[in-house]
Amino acid sequence: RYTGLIAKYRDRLPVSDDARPISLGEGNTPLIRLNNIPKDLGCDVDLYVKYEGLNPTGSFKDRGMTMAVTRALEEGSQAIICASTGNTSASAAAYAARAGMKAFVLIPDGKIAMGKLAQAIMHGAEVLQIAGNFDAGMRIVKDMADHAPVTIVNSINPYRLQGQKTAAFEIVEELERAPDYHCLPVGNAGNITAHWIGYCEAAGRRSDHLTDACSFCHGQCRYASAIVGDRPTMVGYQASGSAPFLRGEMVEDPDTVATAIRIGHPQSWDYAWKASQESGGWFDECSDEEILEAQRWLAAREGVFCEPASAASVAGAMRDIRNGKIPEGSTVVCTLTGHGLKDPDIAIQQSANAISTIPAELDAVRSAILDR
Ligand SMILES: Cc1ncc(COP(=O)(O)O)c(/C=C/C(=O)C(=O)O)c1O
Repeated sequence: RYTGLIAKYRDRLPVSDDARPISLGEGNTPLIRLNNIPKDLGCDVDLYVKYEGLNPTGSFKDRGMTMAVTRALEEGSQAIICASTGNTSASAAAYAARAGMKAFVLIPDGKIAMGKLAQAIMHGAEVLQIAGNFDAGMRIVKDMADHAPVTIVNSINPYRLQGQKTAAFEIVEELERAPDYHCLPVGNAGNITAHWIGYCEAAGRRSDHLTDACSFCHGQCRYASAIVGDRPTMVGYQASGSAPFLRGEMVEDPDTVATAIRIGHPQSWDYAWKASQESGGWFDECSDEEILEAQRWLAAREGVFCEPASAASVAGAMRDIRNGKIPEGSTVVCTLTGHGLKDPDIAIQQSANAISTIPAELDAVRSAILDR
């Protein structure tokens, strides 16, 4: 029986043998091979999506939260805190509830998807809506740690990265090789960093520059004997209105419909650049329109519903496959970081004309169907 990531990868995670894992059965998410979109593109690529929306709270954050909360509990912490664009707060609230701990979450006023807010509220977190954006919240949270007995569970907490690296383990186990390209949406840049750490470990190699990421765990990271010898090219996509990696500097007023990645001051800036450089990768940007089009396409052509930020990975990959930057014959994995149900408002706004209001009569339905 699958009982979560710490149980499965205990020997490859910095967690003590007697730690009681706080788990909701996170991880072990589907790696879905796309059939129709490559045909629509007219390109011969093996294109997969890692559907992280099927984690317990509907995003990849659960991978990191099981580690961060398990460690916080083990260290005697009674409360956790995070700034969040939504998914971190949802996950922190759930895992804190599971652990019997308090969760304080700082969210940007008016810029959080309803599903995520519902989760934080229902799991009993103290929801602090700040008159500012994620970056403002992040600054406050980093100061708070010196003024209150709370553990920060944002991805500056290295145990978050250690938990999130397991997605790379699952991918190489399933493909029996590393993909040629791994594409992700990038906000705070913890996830692209974590994937690179995971791929390095799966290849039996310590990342040349990322060792300090692991030294956070006092070098306790266990390096697996090489499962695969290769590592992917890491490609990060940002929303154009919130793309510090493309601007080469922090962005003061990030804005995008993909509110999950509406982040102008990525906390893992240095690590993400190292992962990109070490892997021979790149960053690129996608417009909100490209992001929403990819979100619709994934749902309508492949049956996979992800939230807007997640679709940036496929929007960017499709463009780079079309323009040949990702060559024919490549094996490509795109991480879909969150479930589409997180942000129902944007989904419904997109497809207002998909709804016909008709009389509750057989004839009306029959003609509606025959008209199609
Ligand atoms: C759906 C979704 N897709 C991509 C990202 C970007 O990952 P990182 O580059 O590791 O930050 C996030 C991040 C969200 C938060 O940072 C938060 O919840 O506070 C996300 O929720």
